[in-house]
Amino acid sequence: MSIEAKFKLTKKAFELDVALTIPSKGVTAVFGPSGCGKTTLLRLIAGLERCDNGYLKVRDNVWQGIEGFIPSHERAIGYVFQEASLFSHLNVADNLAYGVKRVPATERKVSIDHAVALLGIGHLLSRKTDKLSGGEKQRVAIARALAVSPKVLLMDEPLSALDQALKREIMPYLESLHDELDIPIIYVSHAPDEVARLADHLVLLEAGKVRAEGPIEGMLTRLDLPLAHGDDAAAVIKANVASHDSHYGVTYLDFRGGQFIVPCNTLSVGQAVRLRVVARDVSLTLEHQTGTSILNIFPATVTEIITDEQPEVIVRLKVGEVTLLSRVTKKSAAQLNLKCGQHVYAQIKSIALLTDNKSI
Ligand SMILES: Nc1ncnc2c1ncn2[C@@H]1O[C@H](COP(=O)(O)OP(=O)(O)OP(=O)(O)O)[C@@H](O)[C@H]1O
Repeated sequence: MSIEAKFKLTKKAFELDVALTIPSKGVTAVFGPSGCGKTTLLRLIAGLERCDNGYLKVRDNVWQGIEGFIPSHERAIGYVFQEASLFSHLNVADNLAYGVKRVPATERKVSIDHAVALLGIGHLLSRKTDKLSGGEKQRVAIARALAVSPKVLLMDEPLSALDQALKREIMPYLESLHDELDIPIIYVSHAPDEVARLADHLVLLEAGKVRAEGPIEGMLTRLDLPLAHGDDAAAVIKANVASHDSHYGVTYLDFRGGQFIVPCNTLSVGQAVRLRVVARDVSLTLEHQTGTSILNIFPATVTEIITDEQPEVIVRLKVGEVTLLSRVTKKSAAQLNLKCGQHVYAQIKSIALLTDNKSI
C-alpha cells in the first residue's frame, strides 16, 4: 500500500504537473528550490488546493478521483506548518484536545497521551501557548497534528522558523516519530542535513515537475542531481552497532561495505544507526596508508567522476555494496590520475552518527 498522487494545476505563470507513488511507510522528503511547488503539492494532498482530474489515494482511501473530492476537513491528515498555528486563548491540553473531538473513537490510533509522550510536552499541558518558546510551540503543533490519528502527516518546513539550537532540540522528537509511528510523513525541506537525517525516500521537485525520486541513499549520491554537488554533498549509510571496545574507547559499526570505527557511544549492540559521510571528509589514496591517524580506510572502486565548481571534482565510489562521495581538488584528481573502474582507498575523516546528533 502506498500513496498515489497525480495532480496538474496551473497558477498564473506556474504549472505543477506530478505523478507520484510515495511509500506508505517512513519519511518522504520533498526537496527542491524555492518556488518549485513543494507547498502546492502538500496543499493538494491536504485538499486545501483543488485541481481538475487529479487523483489521490492514501493507502485504502481515495480522497480525490472520478468518484469525487473528499474535502480537507474530512481527510485524516495532520498538517504542521513553518510557524506553529496554535489557539492562543487555549492552553496546551485544550489545543491538543481540540482536533481530537472530531475523530471518531474507532479511528483513534494515537492517543493524546502517546503524542504528549513522543514530543516530551507533559510538563507544558496547563501552559497558555503564548507562554511557550518557539521550539515548544512547534512540538505542541506536531503533537496536535498526531493526536488526530492522521493517515498521513504533512510537514511543511517545520523547523525553518527555528534557530539552530531549537532545531537540535526538536530533531530527536522528529526521529522518534520516524521510528515509532506507522504513519507516513511527507516532509518539505530546503535543508540537506534535515533530509539526510530524517528521510527514507526523496522526491526532488524542479519547476513543478518531479525531476527524480527514490530511496535516500541512492538519491543523495546521484551525480546527475544537484544534491551531490555543493558543500553539503554527503552519503547516508545504514549501519548496525557491532560491538564496543572499552579498552580503546571505540565502537564498531557494521555496514554493507565493512566496519566503521567511531568513538565509543552508549548505543546497544545490534541497534540500527544512520551515518552521514560528507563528500569533503573523504580523501583518496592509491595505496593503503599505514602511517596515518585515520581509522576508517576502505578499499573502493571509482564509478563516476564529475567536475564540479572549479577547481574540484566529485568522485562516486563503491565500497562493498555502499556508495560514497568524495570531493577532491582537480589537482589531486590529476595527480592520482583518477579514472572510472580504478581501485583506490577511501579515507574517511569524520562520520556523523545521525541517531544522536553527534559528529564523530
Ligand atoms: N496564488 C498564487 N497565484 C499565482 N502564483 C502562485 C500563487 N501561489 C503560489 N504561486 C506560485 O506557485 C509556485 C509554487 O509555489 P510553492 O509555494 O508551492 O513553492 P515552494 O516550492 O513551496 O516554495 P518555497 O520553498 O519558497 O516555500 C511559485 O512560483 C509561486 O510563486
